[in-house]
Amino acid sequence: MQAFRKFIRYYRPYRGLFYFDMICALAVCAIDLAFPQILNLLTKNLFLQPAETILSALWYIGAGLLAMYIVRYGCQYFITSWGHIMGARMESDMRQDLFNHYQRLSFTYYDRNNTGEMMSKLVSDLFDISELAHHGPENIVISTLKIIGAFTILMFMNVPMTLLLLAVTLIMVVFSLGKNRRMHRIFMDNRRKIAAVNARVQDSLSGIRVVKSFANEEVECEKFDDCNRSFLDSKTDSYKIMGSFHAGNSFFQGLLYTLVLVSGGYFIAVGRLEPMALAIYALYIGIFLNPIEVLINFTEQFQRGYSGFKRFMEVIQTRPEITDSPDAKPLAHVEGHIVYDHVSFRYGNEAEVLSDINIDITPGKTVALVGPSGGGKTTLCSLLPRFYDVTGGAVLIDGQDVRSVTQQSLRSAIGIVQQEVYLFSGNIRENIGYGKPGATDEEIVAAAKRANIHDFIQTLPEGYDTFTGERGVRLSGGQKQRIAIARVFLKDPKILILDEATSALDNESERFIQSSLEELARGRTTIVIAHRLSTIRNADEIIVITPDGIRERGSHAELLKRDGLYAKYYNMQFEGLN
Ligand SMILES: Nc1ncnc2c1ncn2[C@@H]1O[C@H](COP(=O)(O)OP(=O)(O)OP(=O)(O)O)[C@@H](O)[C@H]1O
Repeated sequence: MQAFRKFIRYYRPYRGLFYFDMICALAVCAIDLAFPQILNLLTKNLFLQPAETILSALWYIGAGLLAMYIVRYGCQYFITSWGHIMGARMESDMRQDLFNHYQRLSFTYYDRNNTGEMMSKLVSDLFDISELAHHGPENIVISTLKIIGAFTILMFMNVPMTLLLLAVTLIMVVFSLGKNRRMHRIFMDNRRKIAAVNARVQDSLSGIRVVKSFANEEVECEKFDDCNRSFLDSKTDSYKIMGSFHAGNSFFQGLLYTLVLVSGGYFIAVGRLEPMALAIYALYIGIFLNPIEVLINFTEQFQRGYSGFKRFMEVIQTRPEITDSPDAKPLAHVEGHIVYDHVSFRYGNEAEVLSDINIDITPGKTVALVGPSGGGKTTLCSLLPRFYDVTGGAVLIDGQDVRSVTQQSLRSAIGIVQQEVYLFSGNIRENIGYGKPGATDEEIVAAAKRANIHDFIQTLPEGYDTFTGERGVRLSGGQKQRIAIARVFLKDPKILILDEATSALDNESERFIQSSLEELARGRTTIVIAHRLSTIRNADEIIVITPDGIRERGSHAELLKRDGLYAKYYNMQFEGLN
């Protein structure tokens, strides 16, 4: 019921359109019901008059009917065009709400959900909802009115024949609903199977480099063949059921007309029915049966649209886990003093990843995190911009708990350079400018120069207008890194997180980028996660994190002297280089 109320809310901005659509639908319904009655009246009255009277009246009748059908044309045009436009506008509102909500949801939601599914909610589910929004009220109201109207008229014309008609119609409805339920099941199966085909294509094409490197093209083709065949089987089943549904319905309609003809013939023979009345009766049977068929088909549309809406509501009602507290204040005049105060953290109900971590970084200093894979270095960094909230203790910036300040101001104060750089579809200027909305061209070029990428951009035929992203120019890992660094230069935050920023690069690119990063880190509080220990020798403090917690901490020289885990890692890498 709550979902239904929420659904109705989307009609509100288009109330005018909705009411007018309903009026038009009512007009169409009235005109359709009126025609056989007009015919009835004419045959019973006018057409029995002398030829002259008929001929002089025909002009008026023709003009009246034409006017009626012009009105019907206008109404039908409005229903088909503006009714659909109303549905499309509601769909667009829902899509915008859903997209806005996706933007607000926290990392935990994205950890648990699949991008493909989220996309399908934005596209196919919402299309089903819009179809329901437009056709639903119209189908229910108009079809119900037509059924009641036609049935009443039929009853007035001949009660026993209409009761017989009703009995056969009920059997037909039971038959159709049964088939419809099976069709629904098979359509759901079709959807699952086509989703599997899509997933296979996406998986195989996204991983095409891996497929080719293992020469596994045949294996991929076989896997695709399996799901492609399975989809074909499912479609074959659905067409068989559709065949029996439509053929069955046509048979029942044929049966109805046969019964009406036979019983009508009987009533004519015994003098209880005029031959012309039987013809008009047959016309009303069409008007009576058509909305029944519409309603039966509508059950399928309703199920699809309503389940789509429920899925939509599930997302809309998911509250972001990370929200601003009601009295959150902006983090202003950031100095960059970072404190991890007895911090503990676990993902969901899993085992604790971090426990009782204490770190104090004075403004402008650099702390390096090192340690084995899975030790929790990335997790520790994610707690600073509140990608996740601590489960124990607190993270403080300039003495303020990060949970007590607005996320917008908090994240504006922090710049992150990650190993995996994501470039949006757009040109290089826009990708660097992402760091500071509204940045001037001069600022963008200055940032690119400081990130050592300006000269390279100048060598591209289209310079800063070169398109990047999936269908754009292919940039090397190092070039992408430098664009990411330029973004952060432009953002100019007081705090910096460098997450394994140079570990995927060769020595030459690394040295090049290292100098940009050192320049970037100047005057900013910096946390670096590094696998190449040579790059963090100058860090003010090096912290060795293992799954058991902080094992060692101190300067490079102190840790080497201690001859513990850090010294072991360092010597291993040093030997590796020689
Ligand atoms: N989103 C997540 N949901 C659940 N568990 C996670 C998630 N991210 C990381 N983990 C787990 O938390 C632990 C710490 O991971 P984290 O990525 O912080 O380690 P790391 O030291 O940065 O590792 P690496 O050096 O390999 O990047 C690991 O056991 C990992 O499996």
